[in-house]
Amino acid sequence: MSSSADTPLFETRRARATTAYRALATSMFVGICLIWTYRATHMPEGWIRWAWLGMMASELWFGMYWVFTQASRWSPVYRQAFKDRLSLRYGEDELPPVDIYVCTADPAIEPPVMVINTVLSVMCYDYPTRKLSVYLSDDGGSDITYYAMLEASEFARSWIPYCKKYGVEPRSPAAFFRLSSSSSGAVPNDLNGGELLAVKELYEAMKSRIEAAHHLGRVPEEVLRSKHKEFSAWDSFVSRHDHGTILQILIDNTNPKALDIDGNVLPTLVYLAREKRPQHFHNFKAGAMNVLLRVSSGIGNAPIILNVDCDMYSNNSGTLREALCFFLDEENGRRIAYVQCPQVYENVTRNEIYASSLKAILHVEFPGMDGLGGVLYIGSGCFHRRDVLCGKRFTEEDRFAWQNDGRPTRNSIIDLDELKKLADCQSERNTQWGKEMGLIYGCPVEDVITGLSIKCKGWKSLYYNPEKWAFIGLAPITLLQTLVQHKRWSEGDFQIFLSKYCPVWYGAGKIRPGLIMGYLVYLLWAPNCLATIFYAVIPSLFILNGQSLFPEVSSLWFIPYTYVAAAKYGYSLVEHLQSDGTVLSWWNEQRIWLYKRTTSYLFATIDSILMVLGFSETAFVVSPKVADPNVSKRYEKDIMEFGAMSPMFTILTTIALINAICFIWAAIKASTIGVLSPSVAQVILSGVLVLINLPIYQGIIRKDEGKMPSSTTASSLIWAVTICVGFALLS
Ligand SMILES: O=c1ccn([C@@H]2O[C@H](COP(=O)(O)OP(=O)(O)O[C@H]3O[C@H](CO)[C@@H](O)[C@H](O)[C@H]3O)[C@@H](O)[C@H]2O)c(=O)[nH]1
Ligand SMILES: [Mn+2]
Repeated sequence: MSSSADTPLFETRRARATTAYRALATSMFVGICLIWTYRATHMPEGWIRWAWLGMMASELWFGMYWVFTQASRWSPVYRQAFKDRLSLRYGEDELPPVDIYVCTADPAIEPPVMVINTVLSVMCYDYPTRKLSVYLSDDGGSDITYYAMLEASEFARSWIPYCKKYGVEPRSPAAFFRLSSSSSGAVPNDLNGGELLAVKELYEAMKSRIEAAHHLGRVPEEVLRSKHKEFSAWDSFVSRHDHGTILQILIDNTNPKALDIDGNVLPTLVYLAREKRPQHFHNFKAGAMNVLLRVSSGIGNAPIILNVDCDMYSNNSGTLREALCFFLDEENGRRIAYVQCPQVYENVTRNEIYASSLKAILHVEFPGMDGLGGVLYIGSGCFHRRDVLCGKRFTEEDRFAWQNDGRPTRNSIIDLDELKKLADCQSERNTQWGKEMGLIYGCPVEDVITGLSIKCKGWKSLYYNPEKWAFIGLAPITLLQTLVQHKRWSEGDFQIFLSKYCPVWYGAGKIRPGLIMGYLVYLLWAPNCLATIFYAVIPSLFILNGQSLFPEVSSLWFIPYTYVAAAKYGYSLVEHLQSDGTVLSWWNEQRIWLYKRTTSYLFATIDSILMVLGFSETAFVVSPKVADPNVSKRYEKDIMEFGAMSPMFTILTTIALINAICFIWAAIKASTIGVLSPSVAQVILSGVLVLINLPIYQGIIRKDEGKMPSSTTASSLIWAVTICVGFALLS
């Protein structure tokens, strides 16, 4: 072993050239203060006053919110891991065991073939296989998914040695075969044609067997007969909401017979469907993770845990060793509770019509949060220290010393019946699980709330964004899916703000003020809806009665408005382009922010308040990972998908139509009197809103299945006209 001081296992680079940014931000803040001053000193008399106060409140909100977004732009850090140094310092025998959890919930929208591809990809990590255990938590309790796992455990015997022999990347068979058959040249050629063909045939045959079973909804007869004992676990199965615990060890790597075709040890592979009863609330993914934490403590009991969602396969077999560099670094690793990797998506188009990549967050804000003491825990793609996840507080003496931590290691015989009890509905009765232990319950973003509470116990977390993506998953591919997902996220975040975990009180004195501000950016996503809806509707409506809500172009007060808007959007464009975006994807992102703010966030705010008042319960709508071929085709052409009826679409269309009416009115007036009235800023604002809403107007006149439903158009039109006429008459 070499000395640790001169060869750290990871390095941290602080971003340079922030002075220019700081100057820009300071000047913007001055501009914002001037806007606030203008509103306060130019209060009009009469009826228009309420609108003026609303504008003032909105601008106060936007300004405050902008200030929060500055914390994570102040001093971002970037991390680099040195896995070669790790190998020099730790022999293969000295590396810690690792438990990997894969979560799935519904075979209909999370197809078993996709699930096992993710499972196979993490079984193939470049890591001693006798130290790896992979667990699938199946909240769908599906025998088809179990059957797919059986097939995967057999296929793994050929796939793992093939990957290791030829250095295959990525190690999700589906992703690899897709790349190797495309002409992109992303896959090296020295893969031995014959062997490649053979393993590909094995995969294709397995895939068609699983898909056939999936379509039939039935496990093949011959499998049922030969594996009768295993499938008898489904005998008492009533529905996926009502069944006992099913725990099966498909591969036990302490069993001398668990070998691949070359005679190497295989990683342990476990299937788990926790008990579900209709009368027992199961706490969604948080519940699944906590069951996994308990059950795995009797199997791999590894001190390091990785969790991925069933669609997020490992894209780099080296990531595991890289992540360990952070935990095992003697100098700087001991305070680290978790290492979060970004979530990137395989199915995004170049111009990203739904802006799924959240580029500014992953490339700018998360490195910034890391610099402030800890990135958010955002679920999939996160490595944890088991003891921290189980509730351990940080103490100055803390060391990551897994060899001598005194935990019992497993004797080779697993008592399945004992372990199964840990997955029963009653297993958490009168315990701290979901409160002080494991992932925290009661919040639709179990990850964010848990990560925050971990940091308030003295730990740090770290953001690892390697050049080669660590994990790749699937993003929603319709507008409604996107809006529903963001409703869940923003609702969960806002509930944290309203709960006892609100970082302003709960984090005070425990985490840095900058980190609290960084958190507020996300926790306050939802209430953004109020100011945004006001700004997107009221100034436009005032075009109709000719009253101005902004300073005139000739006034000096016009300058701060122009400056702040230009600097804000100019800078966000630069940030986006630097994060590998295009001008069009930036424009699309602005649109999606508007849509989320006027719909997802509105419903999230309402539901969160109802929840606090005790009128509604936490829900978790799982994002679909499969799509109708026609929907996919439109998605690939960047055509916005409406199709379904939803109150969210009614709101979007109503706002789009109000702005169209007001803008047309302004245009007619301008052509008769020759000036933009009542104020240039107001007409520009509604013009920009019309431009950004183009896909909605197209959706109204399109003819394909993904068009805006006619009934939505009709009701929105009635709303828009009523609001416009009503407003013009009343004022
Ligand atoms: O009752 C449930 C519901 C969901 N899941 C799993 O949780 C994961 C996340 O669900 P998904 O619908 O894909 O949500 P996303 O919004 O895409 O997920 C992001 O946001 C979630 C919090 O809202 C985190 O849990 C995820 O890790 C993070 O990737 C999936 O693997 C599901 O199978 C369960 O295991 N049990
Ligand atoms: Mn997902």
